[in-house]
This record gives sequence, C-alpha cells and structure tokens, in this order.
Amino acid sequence: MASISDVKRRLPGEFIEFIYEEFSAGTADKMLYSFMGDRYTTLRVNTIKYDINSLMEYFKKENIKFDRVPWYKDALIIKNADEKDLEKLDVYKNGYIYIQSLPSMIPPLVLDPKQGEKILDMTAAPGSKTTQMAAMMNNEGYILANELDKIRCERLKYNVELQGAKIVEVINGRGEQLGEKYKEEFDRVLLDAPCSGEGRFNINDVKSYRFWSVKEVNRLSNLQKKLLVSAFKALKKGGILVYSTCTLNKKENEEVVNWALNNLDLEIMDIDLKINGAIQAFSEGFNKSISKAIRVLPSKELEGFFVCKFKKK
Ligand SMILES: C[S@@+](CC[C@H](N)C(=O)[O-])C[C@H]1O[C@@H](n2cnc3c(N)ncnc32)[C@H](O)[C@@H]1O
Repeated sequence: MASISDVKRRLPGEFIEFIYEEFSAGTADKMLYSFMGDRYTTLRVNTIKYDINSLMEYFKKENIKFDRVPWYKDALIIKNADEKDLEKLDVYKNGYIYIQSLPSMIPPLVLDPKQGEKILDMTAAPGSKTTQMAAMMNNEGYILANELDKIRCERLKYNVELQGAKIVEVINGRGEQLGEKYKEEFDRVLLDAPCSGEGRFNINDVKSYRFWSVKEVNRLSNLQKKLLVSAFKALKKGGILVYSTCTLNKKENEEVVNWALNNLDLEIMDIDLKINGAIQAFSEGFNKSISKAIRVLPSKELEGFFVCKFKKK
C-alpha cells in the first residue's frame, strides 16, 4: 500500500512545494492522497442511441455492478469492471455508452446547451463533452468542435461519428483564432482548456505527471488567457461561457478567471449543481465573485476539476 511519502518521492518536487505553498496543509495533504491509486471507471449513457433504464437492465444481465450518481441520472459508477472490460461490450462498440470521468461531465451540465442553439467547443478532443452536449441538445442545433492536435482531431471525429452526434462539425485549428473568425456568433461557448492535468495525477502512471514543470504551468496559464479572449469574442452578448480545467493550481484556475474579470466584460454566475466533493473556488486575494466557481477535490471517485460559469455583459 502506497503512502503519502511515496507520493512526495515520486511526483516532481517543485509540484509538491507549489501545492503546499498555494493551499493549507490539510487541503494539500488531501490532494496528495488522491494521487495514490486508480479510480472507479465511470460512464455516461448516450441518450442519442440508448437510455439509462435499458443500460441498467443490460448491466444486470452481464453481472456488472454499478452505483448511480445523485447529480446526473445518465451517469454510472462501475464497481467490478474496468475500461478494458467495458470496451469488449456491444454497448461500447455501438456507441451506446461513453466512458468519461464524473467531473468531466460537469462543464456541459453547467453550460446547459439547449436544443436548437449554436455552441462552440473550443478545445474539444477526444470529444467527451462535445458528444455529451449533442445528447443534451437531443441532436438538434449546431456544435462547432475545434481541436488543434491533428491526431486528437481524428479521434474526435471518430467519437462524434460513433456516438451519432449529427449536429457536430469538427474543425482543426488554433482556438485563439476563432474569436475573430466567428465574432459574437455563439449562444454558448465551452472552453475546457488545455491544462497541466494535476487533478489526474496518479503515481502508478508516469505519463500523468511526466510533463509537469513550473514553466509549463506558466505557459499554459498564458495560453488559457488567450483562449478566453477568443471565447469571449465568439460569444453573443448575454451568452454563457464555461471555463474548466482538470488541474489544481491557482495559476491556471482562479488567477486566469480573475484576469478575465479585470480585462473582459464578463460576470461570474452561480452554479446550481449539488455535487458531493465540490467546494467553492478560492477567492482570497482575488475578485470575491470567484467563490461562485467550483473546485472538485480529487478523491477515490472524482478527479480534480475547476469549473467557472460566466455571462457576457
Ligand atoms: C482538456 S483537453 C479537452 C478535452 C475535451 N474537451 C473532452 O472533454 O474530451 C484540451 C484539448 O485542447 C487541445 N489544445 C491545446 N492547445 C490548443 C489550442 N491552442 N487550440 C485548440 N485546442 C488546443 C489539446 O490538444 C487537447 O485536446
């Protein structure tokens, strides 16, 4: 059984220092505990093709044990099978389900895209949230899903196709350029930003933390601000923008959001979801309204996440 000293030994020393500098010792300890092991596999039923009751019946027949998620009727926590087991099932191969972490399902729920609306998903691959939004919209309306990385863009196209998300158009380019190209065209914009991924660190998976450095966090924080400017420009007046990351440091979360409040005509809105394990974002030293944003602290069920909902004034 790993211990907190194993975590401290294996993860980059500067990351550990950074976390203890930015957070209270109690919060930092909790975060480190979450990096010790694997989480349960979780998924969402694809309501374009299937429904939750049929899926639960199917799993019972297959002897797959699950728990429901209080804040999302279409999601399940799988107790006795992992991703590889699920990938062998017909429901997976036919695109009836989408394997997705629970916190990753929060930003689309907060954005709340409506049937018939025009949505921009600025950094979209592999398409968890794009396909979730298409399902939430009953496959009616329009989603422009952009991704910079060519290979990840192919994966995005594959997932969109498999899930039957017909309202999605996939494009390959820099999110920073979309604001000028599509000025005030979208009802809602999702910026699920490229980030340092600290909320998904796992000491058994070197890939999860190999690229972390202070320099990289600073680079990402600058990129996130540029992407936010672009997202703001692409949004109609009165439109909704959701900014999310799966990282823990303030530089890529509260600091970026604080910068946006100081430089763009945006206000932060309340998030109405009641999620166990979610806390208010940290507002000390920042604009007080940042406490309306949420942080999901990493745990056995949940990876770390940050979600902020804005309205364009
Ligand atoms: C957090 S991931 C998105 C996950 C996706 N929203 C989902 O739920 O499946 C961020 C994505 O942004 C892409 N990316 C990085 N820089 C970008 C840029 N400048 N413009 C557009 N996409 C970018 C990355 O390749 C990565 O696929």
